[in-house]
Amino acid sequence: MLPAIEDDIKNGPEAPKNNMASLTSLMFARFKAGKYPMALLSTDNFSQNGEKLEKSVLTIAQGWEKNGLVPSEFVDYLQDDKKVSFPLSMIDRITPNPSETVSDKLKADGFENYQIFHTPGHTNIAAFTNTEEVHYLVVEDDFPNGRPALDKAGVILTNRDTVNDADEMKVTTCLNPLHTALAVNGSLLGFNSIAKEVSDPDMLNLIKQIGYVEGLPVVTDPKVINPKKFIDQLVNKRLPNPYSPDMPQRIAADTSQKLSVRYGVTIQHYIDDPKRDPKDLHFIPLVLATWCRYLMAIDDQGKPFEPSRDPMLSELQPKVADIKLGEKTDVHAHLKDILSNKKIFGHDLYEIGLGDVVEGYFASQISGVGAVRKTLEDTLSKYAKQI
Ligand SMILES: NC(=O)c1ccc[n+]([C@@H]2O[C@H](COP(=O)([O-])OP(=O)(O)OC[C@H]3O[C@@H](n4cnc5c(N)ncnc54)[C@H](O)[C@@H]3O)[C@@H](O)[C@H]2O)c1
Ligand SMILES: O=P(O)(O)OC[C@@H](O)[C@@H](O)[C@H](O)[C@H](O)CO
Repeated sequence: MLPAIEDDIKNGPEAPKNNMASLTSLMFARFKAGKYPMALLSTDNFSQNGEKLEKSVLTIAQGWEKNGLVPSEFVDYLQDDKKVSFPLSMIDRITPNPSETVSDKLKADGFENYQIFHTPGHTNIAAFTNTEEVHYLVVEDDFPNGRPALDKAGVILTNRDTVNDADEMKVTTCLNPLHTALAVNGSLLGFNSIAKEVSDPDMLNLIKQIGYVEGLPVVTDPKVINPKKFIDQLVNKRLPNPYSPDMPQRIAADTSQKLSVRYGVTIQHYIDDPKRDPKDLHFIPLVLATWCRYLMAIDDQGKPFEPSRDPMLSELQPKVADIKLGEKTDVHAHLKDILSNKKIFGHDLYEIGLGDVVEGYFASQISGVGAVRKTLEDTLSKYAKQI
């Protein structure tokens, strides 16, 4: 548990400092006012987001109860699904960090409050948001206190399993894996715009292979959104949008925390299906190798770059720090601890026959300047299917 959370649990509902304790404290006020019903709807971008929110709120409340700071009835209230619900949701709208370009345009048009504030935690905050036209919000219809007519505003209200399928479709197959492929490749190949990156035929082909060829055949159709049409719209309209100021560097943040979700679930489907084998995959292992290459923080031209924030950088970067482009290297010795880490990939990649494949791509990518691009071209010409 983070020390900040331990402090919040020790200090009780009167003096919360962090988000989860603040939310739990507000719920305590609602409990004291009359045990009124409430839905706490998470719109975080990860699977089973409602469950994670519920666990977080309960961890704080149970900690307070243990310390004698709230009555046990408060914990009962939070666990009574007729009173308090934590619906699941799938949320989709590419929303880059507030961009200087947009800020400048707003200023030129005479808007006030066009400024962007940069926090010490490297978050950019502004009074405006730059986002895209397309958006999906799929929400579990479980609101103990009723709800506004969200469906009239385009929200898809449905049952828990359907939200889960829609979420898996988007986060583990049809959008976020393509995003991460663009993030690590783009950072190495010198792109700072997603729209420009997908105008590169190799990059576009790579994400199409991951989406249509490797992911789509194993996705569960949530029915409320058609997965193939969803990818069509993403690759033909959303990613190439020249007005979206999205950057590979934004998406590359916390990649170590995302790989097991964005690729591990698809890999698991290849393990579970007797007609498939993880070794049928070529482009997902290539992206995993590219991420290892990214950890070196040397771009494909041999120049250093600053990787995006990631809680595992300080642990992982030393493992590849002494590799020099073009020099003979024992790749297995460098990568074995990373590729066998189930927390990162959801699997020990050696156990499922992908460790050697990733090592092979990585060896090719460190063979010299320009080798990331060359490995991508070679892999596409060897394995890419016509789409
Ligand atoms: N940006 C998008 O395109 C997009 C789309 C759909 C969903 N989402 C989801 O929306 C949420 C916010 O995304 P964003 O793009 O605004 O990210 P961001 O990085 O701009 O903001 C994240 C915020 O969370 C705070 N934070 C991080 N760790 C925290 C912790 N342990 N406790 C409290 N606060 C913490 C950070 O300080 C920051 O203010 C995420 O869950 C993301 O997955 C984003
Ligand atoms: O928000 P993250 O950091 O989990 O992931 C970065 C992007 O892939 C993500 O924000 C997408 O833009 C979003 O999932 C689109 O709906």
